[in-house]
Amino acid sequence: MKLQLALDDISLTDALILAEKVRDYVDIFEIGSPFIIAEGMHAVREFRRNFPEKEILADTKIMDAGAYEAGLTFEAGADYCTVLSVTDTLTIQACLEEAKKYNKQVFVDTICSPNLDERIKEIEAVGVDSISVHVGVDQQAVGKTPLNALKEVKAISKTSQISVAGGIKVNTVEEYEKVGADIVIVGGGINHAADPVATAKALGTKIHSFTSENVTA
Ligand SMILES: O=C(CO)[C@H](O)[C@H](O)COP(=O)(O)O
Repeated sequence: MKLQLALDDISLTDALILAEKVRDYVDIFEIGSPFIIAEGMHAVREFRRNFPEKEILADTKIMDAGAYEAGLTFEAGADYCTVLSVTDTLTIQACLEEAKKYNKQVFVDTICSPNLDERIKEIEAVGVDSISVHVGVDQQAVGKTPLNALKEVKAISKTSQISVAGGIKVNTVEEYEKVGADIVIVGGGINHAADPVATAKALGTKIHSFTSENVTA
C-alpha cells in the first residue's frame, strides 16, 4: 500500500519545506485542488524539479476540456491528474487519451457520484484503471467517511487500482487497508497534526509495513 500526501491549504514555500522533511515516508505528493487554485501548474513544476524521484499527482478534478486540462498537468511534470466521475464519459476518455500520449495515468475521483455501481462499470468499460474513492472536506464536516464507498467500489471494480481519501488519520488507516485500498490519501491528518513530520513518519511506517506483510505472506 502507498501513502499519498495531499497538500491542500498550504503555501508553496511551506509545502516544499514539509515535503523535503517527509520525502522518505511518502510515495506520492499530491498538489491538491486548493493549492492548484492558489499556485497553478507552477506548484507542479516546482515539485517535479525538487523531487525528481517522486510520483506527483495534480488533483485537478477535471470536469470539462479533458484533453487540454490533463495535458497541462503532464506538461508540468505530473504523473497523474484527476477527473471527476460525475462528468461526461467523453471528458474522461479525453483525459485517458491525453495521458496515453505522455505515458501517464488518470485517477477518476468518485466525489458526489450517485449510482457508483453503474458508473464504475461504465468507466472501466472505456479503459479507466485508476479510481479514487473520495468523501470531500464539506461532507466530512457532517460525519461522512469513504469506508462504505470503498467497500462498494472494491466489490464492483474489475481492473482498477484504488486510492481512498476523506479524513483518514493514523488511527483509522487500518480500516482502509483491510478493505483493500492500494493507496491511502491523507491531507488534514498530516498537515493539521500537531507534528506533521512525526505523523507522516508514523503513517508511512504503518502503511509500508502492510505492504511488506502482504509481500511476505
Ligand atoms: O481532495 C481533497 C479535498 O477535495 C483532499 O485532498 C482529500 O480529501 C484528502 O484530504 P483529507 O485527508 O483532509 O480529507
